[in-house]
Amino acid sequence: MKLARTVAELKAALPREGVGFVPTMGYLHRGHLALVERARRENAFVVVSIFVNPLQFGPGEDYHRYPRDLDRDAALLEEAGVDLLFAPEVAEMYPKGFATRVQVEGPLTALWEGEVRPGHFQGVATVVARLFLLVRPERAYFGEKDYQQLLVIRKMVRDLGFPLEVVGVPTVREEDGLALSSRNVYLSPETRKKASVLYRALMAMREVALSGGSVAQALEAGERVLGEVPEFRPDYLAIVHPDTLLPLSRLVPGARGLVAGRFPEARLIDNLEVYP
Ligand SMILES: Nc1ncnc2c1ncn2[C@@H]1O[C@H](COP(=O)(O)OP(=O)(O)OP(=O)(O)O)[C@@H](O)[C@H]1O
Ligand SMILES: CC(C)(CO)[C@@H](O)C(=O)[O-]
Ligand code: BAL
Repeated sequence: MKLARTVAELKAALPREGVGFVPTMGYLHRGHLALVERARRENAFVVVSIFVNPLQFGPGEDYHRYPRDLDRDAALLEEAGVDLLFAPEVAEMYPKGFATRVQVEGPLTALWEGEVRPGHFQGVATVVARLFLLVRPERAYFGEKDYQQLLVIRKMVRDLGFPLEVVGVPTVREEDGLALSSRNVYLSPETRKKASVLYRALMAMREVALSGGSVAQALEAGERVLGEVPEFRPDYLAIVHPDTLLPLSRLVPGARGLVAGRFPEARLIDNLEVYP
């Protein structure tokens, strides 16, 4: 595996075609590796980026303490058969005077994560657009764990005509259902035991929906589960249309449950198809 720390090194190491790309913020886990495995199956050459993107963090958020371990990540990616790791410094991605932002407008970025983290999706769209132009992949891989992010990227790619396919990869979970996330390392052992509450709330909504219940009944069931863990302060629990993310009043195929909120040590998000 080659390591590129600069745009020039990246350009020198890229093949002309056949690139599959997995953008990440590092501190890798099995969720990231599922994206890498899928990319390896479908592409001749796999590029992974590791870049903790300051543009997508708000003022009070965890940019500075976000977990970082490039040596460990590089070893994992080497073992996973990745061809090229791009790990730039901030000044390389955003040289002095960099002033451009990419903004996907509308409910897709205004709702849910966009409401709790103003500016977040502009930061994500800006860095991903810049990475796409540098790496020029044929396919790019994103986790369904960040379902809203996946839809925002799909929309940006369609609107701007990036010549690539966006591939969504199912969420990898711990045995108790907790979605793998780099931020899980923030959790104390006590909180870790309770953190599956997001998944359990989504599953409760799914059970009600599958047995003929209404959206309101499914939401009640989810809220009841969340209520059992007072340490978890929900930002939102919703059942939404899988393409628009608008709240549903009646279930439609593919309806998606979304949940996010804070434990004392960390903010977690999750989602699940609640009505196939
Ligand atoms: N459990 C998971 N299953 C599948 N994909 C995942 C999972 N966790 C993260 N990903 C995907 O990996 C890519 C990189 O994500 P990122 O580096 O932010 O990791 P993360 O674990 O989501 O970190 P964070 O704690 O910041 O949410 C994204 O496309 C993300 O959706
Ligand atoms: C897509 C991404 C790498 C952009 O910084 C990030 O939002 C992430 O890791 O999900
Ligand atoms: N995985 C999503 C990136 C973020 O929370 O900033």
